[in-house]
Amino acid sequence: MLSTSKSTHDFDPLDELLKPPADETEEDRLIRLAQEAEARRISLQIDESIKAERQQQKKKSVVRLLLLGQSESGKSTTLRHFQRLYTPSAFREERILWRSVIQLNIVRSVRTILDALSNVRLPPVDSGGEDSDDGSPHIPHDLDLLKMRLTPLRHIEALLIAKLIPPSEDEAASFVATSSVSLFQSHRSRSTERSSRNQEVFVRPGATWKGALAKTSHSDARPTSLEDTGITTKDEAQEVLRSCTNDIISLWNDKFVREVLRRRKIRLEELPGFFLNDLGRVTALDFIPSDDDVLRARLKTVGVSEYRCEMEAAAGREQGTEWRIVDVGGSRPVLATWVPFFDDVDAIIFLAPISGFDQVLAEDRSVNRLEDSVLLWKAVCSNRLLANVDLVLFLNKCDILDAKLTSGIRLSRYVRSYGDRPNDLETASKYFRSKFSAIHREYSPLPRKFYGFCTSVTDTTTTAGILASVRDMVVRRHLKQSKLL
Ligand SMILES: Nc1nc2c(ncn2[C@@H]2O[C@H](COP(=O)(O)OP(=O)(O)OP(=O)(O)O)[C@@H](O)[C@H]2O)c(=O)[nH]1
Ligand SMILES: [Mg+2]
Repeated sequence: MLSTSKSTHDFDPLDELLKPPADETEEDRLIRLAQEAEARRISLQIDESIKAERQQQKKKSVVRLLLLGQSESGKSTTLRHFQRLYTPSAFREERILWRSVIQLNIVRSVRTILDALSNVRLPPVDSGGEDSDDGSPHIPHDLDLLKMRLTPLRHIEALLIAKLIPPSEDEAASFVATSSVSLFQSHRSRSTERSSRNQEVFVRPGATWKGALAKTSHSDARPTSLEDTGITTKDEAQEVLRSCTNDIISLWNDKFVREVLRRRKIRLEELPGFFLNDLGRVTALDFIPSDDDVLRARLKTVGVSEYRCEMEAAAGREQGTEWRIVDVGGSRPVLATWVPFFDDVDAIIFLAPISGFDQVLAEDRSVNRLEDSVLLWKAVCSNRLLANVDLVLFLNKCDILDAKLTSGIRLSRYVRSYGDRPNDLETASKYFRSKFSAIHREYSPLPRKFYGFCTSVTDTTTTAGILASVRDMVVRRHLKQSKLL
């Protein structure tokens, strides 16, 4: 027998409920269809807006921060601080890679001393410098011997440069070759003859050089993480440095050398990448750089690159927020290089190394460093593209400023308007803060709040607190602009 009813499988109670009434008129049918179409439209609209909101949320969790300032102002050091605080395990893993940079910094410090000793034209000093027949002083004999024993450092220097700058960095070489000081070329072609003080090893910011080093680290059977501490390395540079340690210490502590440096106004301790007071520790074969060592190491940045970090769990409540921090090499001419990065930026940290009041730029020795920072600050404050961007000012290298003032260097000799104010850190930093704040007020196209900090970004403790304030400020403002707060 044939059944006319639906099987239980086919029965859908919802269909039953939604199906049009059996006696539906044509007019009712049209109204019903119109209502159903409208309901579908609204549902689609809701889906779309949920999707858009999700995308917006994704976009909102990216914070863009730009680091600006002249060369050696501390931009890359500040970036390393961010890495240390917010991606601590990645930072720890990479510490060993900085050992080569520290080795090169030591070699460079020795070269600075040896360069200062060459062509010494000084009256005899207590430690034994004697006039030769032609009236120019002799370098004491023991120093001459020391110099000879330190010859292997030349080989180490070349080795380290080759290690830090892989051949693929030719592009960086051509960039520098066109700039006012041809650093790279001078390494390659005239490295042994020229004064080393202006010659710096540079890298593009970001991971390229670390990648290259990590590879050589493996092939050298060197440790790449802290878990491997305590091993004896096959690191040639470290071994040579170890064997030269006592000679370098003798050179650095030599009274004649100190006198030459003093007369030449070379304050080696205040130059970037100074490790001569830590030689026993940093040349140990199982040396792994500490956080402080990484922050003190000097590696010049050329070009511009974006560093991305996602807050790790240990970093606290902003876990998952992506920070994009742009580190810009600070060699002149800089402003034109910076402008493309002004778009879409949430905040700028501008570093002005106020200890540079008595120094000139390495790349243009006719320009005073402080004056250069002030001009750059004016340009950044008055830039219309940045009218709505928060500017955070770091009056950096306060520790060096303090050391200079304490040693008797008078600020008013270099900054006339400082007048007869007390020659101490507190007064000087207040003075600079008010000057930079006045420029900010006067030159900003629209009124905005001034955030100014006196910093020593190589100091982990104080900088951590300052960066936490900056981070909170940036995130708060970012969320406010995204209307999440
Ligand atoms: N004593 C001291 N040294 C600092 C301070 N800030 C940075 N330095 C050191 O100065 C050197 C230069 O700092 P970097 O962070 O490399 O400077 P930068 O602005 O990135 O320079 P470029 O890459 O040339 O643009 C490094 O050796 C730092 O360790 C500071 O506040 N005090
Ligand atoms: Mg840098």
